[in-house]
Amino acid sequence: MTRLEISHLPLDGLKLITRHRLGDARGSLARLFCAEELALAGWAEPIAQINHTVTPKIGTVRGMHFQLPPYSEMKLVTCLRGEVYDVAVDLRQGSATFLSWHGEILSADNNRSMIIPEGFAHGFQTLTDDVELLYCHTAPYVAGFEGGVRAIDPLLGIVWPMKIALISERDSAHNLLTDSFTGIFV
Ligand SMILES: Cc1cn([C@H]2C[C@H](O)[C@@H](COP(=O)(O)OP(=O)(O)O[C@H]3O[C@H](C)C(=O)[C@H](O)[C@H]3O)O2)c(=O)[nH]c1=O
Repeated sequence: MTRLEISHLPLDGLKLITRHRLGDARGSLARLFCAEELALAGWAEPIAQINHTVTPKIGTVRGMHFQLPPYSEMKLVTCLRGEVYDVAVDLRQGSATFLSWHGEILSADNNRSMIIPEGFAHGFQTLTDDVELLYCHTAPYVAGFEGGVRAIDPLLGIVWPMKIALISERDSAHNLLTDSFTGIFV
C-alpha cells in the first residue's frame, strides 16, 4: 500500500505528498521520507541536510528562499506542528510558468508535505501559533549561494492569507524583481 501519495500541482515538478498513517490501539505511524516512493515524485538525490524551524507567532512569514547553482536544491517541506500556508514560486529560466506561484495548506493534522523542485523559491506564512516545520534538502546550506525574493513582490502577486505579522530584516531586504530578471538556470 502506498504510504506517500503523490499529487501533481499546477507548476511542473511541484508535488503534494499526502502521508497515509498506519494506526492501531497504541496510535499511528507515518513515513516522513521514503526514497523509493519519492523517486516517483522526481526526488532522485540523497538527503544532504534536514532542518527544523520553530515559529511561535501566527502570521509570521519565512521566505522566499532558494539556493543558486551549483547548490540549487529540492526541498521536502513537512509541517510537524500547527498549520502553514506554504508557497512555491517558479524562478526557472525559460519555464512556461516563470514567476507563477502556488500555495498549499500544510498542517500536522492534514499529513501533507510539498516537494519544491530546484529553481523554485519557497516560503510560508504561519496560520497558527507554535508552528514547527521539517525540511529535507538535496543540497547543503551554502551561505554564499543563498538567494531570495520578496514575499510581497508585486511582480509575483502572492496572496497571503493574513497580514504579515513578522518577517526577518533579511527577508524584508531582498531586491524587488525587475523585468530584467530572467530567472535561475537549473
Ligand atoms: C538554512 C540554513 C540557515 N542557516 C542560517 C542562516 C541564517 O543566519 C539563519 C536563519 O536562516 P534563514 O533566515 O534563511 O532561515 P529561514 O528563513 O527559516 O529559512 C527556512 O525557511 C524558508 C522558508 C526556507 O525555504 C529555507 O529553506 C529554510 O531554511 O540560519 C544555517 O546556518 N544553516 C542552514 O542550513
